[in-house]
Amino acid sequence: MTHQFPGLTPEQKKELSDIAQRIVAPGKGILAADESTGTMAKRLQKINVENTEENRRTFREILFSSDPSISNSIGGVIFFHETLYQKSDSGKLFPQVVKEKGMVVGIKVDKGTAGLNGTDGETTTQGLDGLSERCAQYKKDGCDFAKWRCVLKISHGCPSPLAIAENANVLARYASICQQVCVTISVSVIDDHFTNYTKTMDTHVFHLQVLAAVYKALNDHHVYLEGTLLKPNMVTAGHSCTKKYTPEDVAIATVTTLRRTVPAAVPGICFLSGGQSEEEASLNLNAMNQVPLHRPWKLTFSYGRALQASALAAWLGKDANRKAAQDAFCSRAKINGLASKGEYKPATPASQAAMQSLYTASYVY
Ligand SMILES: O=C(COP(=O)(O)O)[C@@H](O)[C@H](O)[C@H](O)COP(=O)(O)O
Repeated sequence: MTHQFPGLTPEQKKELSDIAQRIVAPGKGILAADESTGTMAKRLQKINVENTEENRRTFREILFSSDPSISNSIGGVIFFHETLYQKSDSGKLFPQVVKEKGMVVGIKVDKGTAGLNGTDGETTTQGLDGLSERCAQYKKDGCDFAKWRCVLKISHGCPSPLAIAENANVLARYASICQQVCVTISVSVIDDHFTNYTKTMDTHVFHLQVLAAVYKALNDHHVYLEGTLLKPNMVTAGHSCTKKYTPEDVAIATVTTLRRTVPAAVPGICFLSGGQSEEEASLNLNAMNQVPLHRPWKLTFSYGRALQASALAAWLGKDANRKAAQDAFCSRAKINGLASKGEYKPATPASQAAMQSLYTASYVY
């Protein structure tokens, strides 16, 4: 087929799909370490550590300088702009530290959400202006993949058709621009503020609508799906839902929804943890990789909170706790690596920190 406006060359396509496959190689997922300065303030406040540039650097140093075996379970790391240009204690730029361990470097490229007028607090995501130039620079600075997040709200009348159409289109514009240089990770967070959903499957209709619109838009914009990864949240019950669902329930609801919406050309689906406890996020992922349904893509993790909470709790801002923090991080990474193959068998009860819910009511993205 000849196109008036040619897309990617075969070489570009190969490079993109090779990178995507490396990130989601068997047993691997993503460390989402792209918390913005404001989000880091919330994380550090919990352990009474001041949110300074040096403290943010030190915590990232602890994660990135963990034992090299970390790359058996972490295929890629998402950076925030500031971190990309910070150095390790030994004076190496962080992207180099991560690459030397065999992990792929990624960067958050969106510029946050903005309200959609006339809606009930719904948003779109900004950052398309200058994106092509920023991506080219990030590529020069060592990044091989990029992340962009859209947030859809579940509430009475939400997500609205306008929010669904707008966010699908902006994700597709982002992916089509970014794909000229980097593998793209598209995130559609469905932010569950509505608490009256009493059954897990009640929320899955919204995931279906949003994901169907996202893949229609990605195809309309000629996005090369083999060079993309999807980062959605899992289909879970509303946070105030009193009925408790098992990991198997969550797994069936989520995998069924994804099978109906995400093309087989997409190499991997890397879930965010979205306020689940570390252990819950691991058990749910594990269950997804055990459901008796065909799964044409890898199902793995791109966790922020669910990979870092125990490490933060162990660190407490003290140098003496550095090793304990690294051990906690490596342990969660290993567990999630096993869960991405459906091989996690919890041997001992999880630690207090790992069981603690990481949910924040009305979380602002
Ligand atoms: O999607 C993500 C997963 O987070 P989570 O597992 O839900 O803690 C992360 O990449 C977040 O986007 C990250 O924590 C950045 O947060 P912001 O500062 O942009 O809100």
